[in-house]
Amino acid sequence: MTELTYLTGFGNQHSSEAVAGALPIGRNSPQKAPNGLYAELLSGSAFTAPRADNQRTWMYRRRPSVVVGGYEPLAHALWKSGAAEGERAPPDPLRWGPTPLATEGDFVDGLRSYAVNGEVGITGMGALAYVATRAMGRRALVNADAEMLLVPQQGRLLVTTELGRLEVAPGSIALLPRGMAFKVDPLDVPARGYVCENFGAAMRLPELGPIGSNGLANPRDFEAPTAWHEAEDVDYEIVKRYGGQLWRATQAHSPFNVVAWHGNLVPYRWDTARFMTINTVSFDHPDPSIFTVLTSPSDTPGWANVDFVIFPPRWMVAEDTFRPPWYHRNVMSEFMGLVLGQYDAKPEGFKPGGASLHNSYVPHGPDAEAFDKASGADLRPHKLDNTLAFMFETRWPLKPTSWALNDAPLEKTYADCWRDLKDDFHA
Ligand SMILES: O=C(O)Cc1cc(O)ccc1O
Ligand SMILES: [Fe+2]
Repeated sequence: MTELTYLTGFGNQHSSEAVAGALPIGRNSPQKAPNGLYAELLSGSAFTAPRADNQRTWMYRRRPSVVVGGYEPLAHALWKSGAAEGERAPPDPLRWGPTPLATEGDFVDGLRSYAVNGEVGITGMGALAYVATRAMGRRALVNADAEMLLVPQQGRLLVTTELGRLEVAPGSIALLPRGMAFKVDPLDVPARGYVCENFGAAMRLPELGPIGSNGLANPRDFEAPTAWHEAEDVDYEIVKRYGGQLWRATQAHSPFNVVAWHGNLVPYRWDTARFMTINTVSFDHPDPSIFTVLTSPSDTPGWANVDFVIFPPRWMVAEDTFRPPWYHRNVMSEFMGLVLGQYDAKPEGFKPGGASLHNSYVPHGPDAEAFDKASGADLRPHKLDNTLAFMFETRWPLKPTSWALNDAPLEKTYADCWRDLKDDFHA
């Protein structure tokens, strides 16, 4: 594959053309668009949204996306969206072993929901796993309900979107705007990872407050694709997520037919190694909000619809401090995955490719082994290396799905990891 090129900067007004002159200059909708192309606008926000939140992209394409056959329902057993499609929410901490790689199929076939909340297309999120053993080929997905955040765990992905292509390796993420056609093809098989379906406000970089004007995920490290279009007329199946269910239609041309575009509603890839991590240089374990990469705010300030948080390699230097996370109960719900290595609160039991859910108000914290180790550790500076965990944290309780509770590798004895925390009180 030829080396892909990227445009940098989160939220920028980008422009790109695969054919010189295909992008109209000075107006969006000339009487005749250049090169016989059709102009099409994709709006990700209300027309009148404040400038800072306004997202839209103009595409100049060989055919507009309205040229598509009628949609018919398409069954999908394991992709669930919205609290109503959850099974039940036990008050126990939940943990799953790695999602089995055995299933054959493409990215869409291989999606399965762990836990859901909110209302499809309006608010809340879904946490999913994917396993892909083959390319989507002439099949594209349009999720009109949600923005999608992909966290590859193993296997590089080639993500083709209407605006161009992104190569995304484990350690990096992809952010795909709601309503934009894309396909995900594994470059290594089997590929496995996680997805956050975000029904709320589009993900953005968090405010930095007293951190200042630099740090955490820096805007310039987000990479958008450059215009790319498929050369020929080929049959495509359009798989559409709409109103919480899947639909399919066929068309005699590729949806990846955008020759030029400009705008700020774009897909991104971002490398977690670029995260400028903040941690204490004195004492105490800071709140995990210092590790926020992206946030989808809700209507209540500070209470995210969903935060995407990473636990990257970092130095631990706190003095007179229990360094792993504290024991806690959180009104927010914490869905976690592990891309590689070990997570300090659960060094053995939490496996790469696995997941955990510490739901709203469910007590959790380091397992007994991690507690003993950290309580007696020599507190020299120590590098937590070769590790990448992440969290989708949401203000509403998550409801595990029937797959997660009945068919996924749910650990029946997870809570036993805290059983050996003994009463060591002495007066
Ligand atoms: O529970 C977890 O493992 C996630 C987490 C990490 C941390 O450093 C502080 C709080 C928190 O919920
Ligand atoms: Fe937690």
